[in-house]
Amino acid sequence: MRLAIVGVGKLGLALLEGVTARGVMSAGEIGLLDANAGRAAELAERSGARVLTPPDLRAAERILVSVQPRVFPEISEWLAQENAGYISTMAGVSTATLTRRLGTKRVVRVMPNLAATIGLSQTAITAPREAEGAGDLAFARQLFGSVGDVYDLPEHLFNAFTGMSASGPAYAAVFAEALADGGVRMGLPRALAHELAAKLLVASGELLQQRAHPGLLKDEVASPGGTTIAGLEVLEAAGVRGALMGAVVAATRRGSDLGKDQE
Ligand SMILES: NC(=O)C1=CN([C@@H]2O[C@H](COP(=O)(O)OP(=O)(O)OC[C@H]3O[C@@H](n4cnc5c(N)ncnc54)[C@H](O)[C@@H]3O)[C@@H](O)[C@H]2O)C=CC1
Ligand SMILES: O=C(O)[C@@H]1CCC=N1
Repeated sequence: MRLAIVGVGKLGLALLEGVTARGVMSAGEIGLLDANAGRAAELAERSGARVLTPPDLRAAERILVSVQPRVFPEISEWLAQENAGYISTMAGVSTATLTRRLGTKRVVRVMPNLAATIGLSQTAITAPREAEGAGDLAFARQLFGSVGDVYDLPEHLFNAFTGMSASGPAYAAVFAEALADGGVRMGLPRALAHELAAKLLVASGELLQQRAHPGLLKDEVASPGGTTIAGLEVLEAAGVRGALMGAVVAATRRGSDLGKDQE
């Protein structure tokens, strides 16, 4: 078995679908292990992967750990296998903790985001030399390359990346929801307001990628004495920029605390 996925939740499933759709691996080479046995069985049935129990992990060349961080200490005893390489998506959990609990330096730490479900993840990746030498880093790069872009990042920046990019879709969702509420407040139908907000974020993302700095787009939209600058004034007075920066700071710190809890 080339890959065992432990924790086939939102991200585990995205990886299963990504690697099989891209032909990186066939479903027959993948095993699934989840505390929710019904979910594992259903996903195995649908994909052609097989359902695993902890003893089956002995046959796994590599193990993707994608459970919530608090679960990791409970399962690390049976997760630890002598000849496997590990890839962890768990927020905050350091390679030092992974190494200590799993008894190997063949650990790769990654931090994707929910856009992995549509092939547009931004995934940070880091690994010690031992994992690189054993081919685990290249393997993980290929795995996460099947669901989006992969960025090499020093480990000391992982929690910042988590607080900004991995949590980012939730910030964007709050922005979209509030914007739609504004539209509804001024009379737009709810369904239309939601559709406009989502498409606006997609189009604005495209526009931002064509510019060297986000401020350029803002300046192009805001006509002198016009409507947009009146709206922007309210955002500035409400401290929206500071609030977004503060959200990234708080999420980064939470990542660090989560990591300490699982040491
Ligand atoms: N959701 C997100 O946007 C992101 C999540 N992450 C990290 O990835 C990890 C997984 O996240 P999600 O997929 O969102 O979580 P999730 O909650 O959707 O999936 C976790 C899965 O683990 C299973 N599980 C729980 N206890 C288990 C056990 N003892 N043995 C085997 N399986 C067990 C659950 O049944 C569930 O299917 C987390 O550690 C999170 O910090 C990282 C980046 C983004
Ligand atoms: O909120 C969380 O803890 C996870 C990690 C980053 C995104 N979701």
